[in-house]
Amino acid sequence: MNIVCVGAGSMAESMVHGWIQKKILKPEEIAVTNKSDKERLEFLKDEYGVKIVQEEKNELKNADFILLAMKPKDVEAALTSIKDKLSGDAVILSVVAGVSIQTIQKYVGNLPVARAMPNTSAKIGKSATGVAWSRYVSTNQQHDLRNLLSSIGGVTVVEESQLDAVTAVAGSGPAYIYYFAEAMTEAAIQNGLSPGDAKKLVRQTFSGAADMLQHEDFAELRKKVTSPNGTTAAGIAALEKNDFKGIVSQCVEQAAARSQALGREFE
Ligand SMILES: NC(=O)C1=CN([C@@H]2O[C@H](COP(=O)(O)OP(=O)(O)OC[C@H]3O[C@@H](n4cnc5c(N)ncnc54)[C@H](O)[C@@H]3O)[C@@H](O)[C@H]2O)C=CC1
Ligand SMILES: O=C(O)[C@@H]1CCC=N1
Repeated sequence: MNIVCVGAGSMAESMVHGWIQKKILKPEEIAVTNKSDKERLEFLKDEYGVKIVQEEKNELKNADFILLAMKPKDVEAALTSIKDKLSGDAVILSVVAGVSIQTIQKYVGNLPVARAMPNTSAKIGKSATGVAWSRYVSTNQQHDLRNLLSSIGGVTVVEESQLDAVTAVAGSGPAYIYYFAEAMTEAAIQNGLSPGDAKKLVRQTFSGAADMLQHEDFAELRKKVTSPNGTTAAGIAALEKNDFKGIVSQCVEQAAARSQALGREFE
């Protein structure tokens, strides 16, 4: 299987790392290209043994999959520059936030297109990835797509219309968790812990809780920590008084709305 990564930033690197580490692809089956940063491509070649797409872009002709991994504003230029080199059998796998299958097909015609929304935990094989595909994607190609994506974490197949919600929850989600960790660390320091101890305790608390979440119901886990009239109840009461769930709901709603707006902006 041959893959060309068009866009060679952090998301493309996370995926390349997963594919090679899990032996889904050999380094020589992967080629990378970007807008103009040659040094970045040389780095990826040295680090992972992947190929660099050459001037004539012949690598595109033999590609089974084309990973699109650039910012939404760059999709039009990127697709316009490669469309004449694509074979009719290649699947375009886009991880670009917001930009629809229909918009991608506007530039490349009726090629099979899949849209995935991974997150940066792909780097350690723990992405939560949502994926949707067009009707031109064959059953075999769907199978290959699941394989490619499961090498970087868990995969959930959704309708394309649900990808804005997937983006708001899973694509952006790690940043909310990091923000919460920052806030807990600052609060720990304000309550008398040293910065080093605060960070160590927060890291381990998040890590342990994330592991526990894999095995039990979320609300049940919370209830087990919360003694009647105890410390956790006092802490949660402060969250409830400040409408924590309402804040999280707004956060996800705004992120999903932004994903939709990006789609409209670049359609
Ligand atoms: N970073 C994240 O957490 C996630 C990002 N995404 C999506 O992945 C996409 C890429 O994000 P990052 O890797 O973080 O961005 P990045 O800024 O690290 O990389 C973007 C890459 O696109 C290349 N590029 C720009 N214009 C190009 C063109 N005309 N032709 C070829 N390559 C071109 C750049 O040279 C660069 O290599 C974005 O659309 C983003 O919405 C999706 C899920 C999570
Ligand atoms: O913030 C963004 O637009 C991208 C999409 C999901 C995560 N990062």
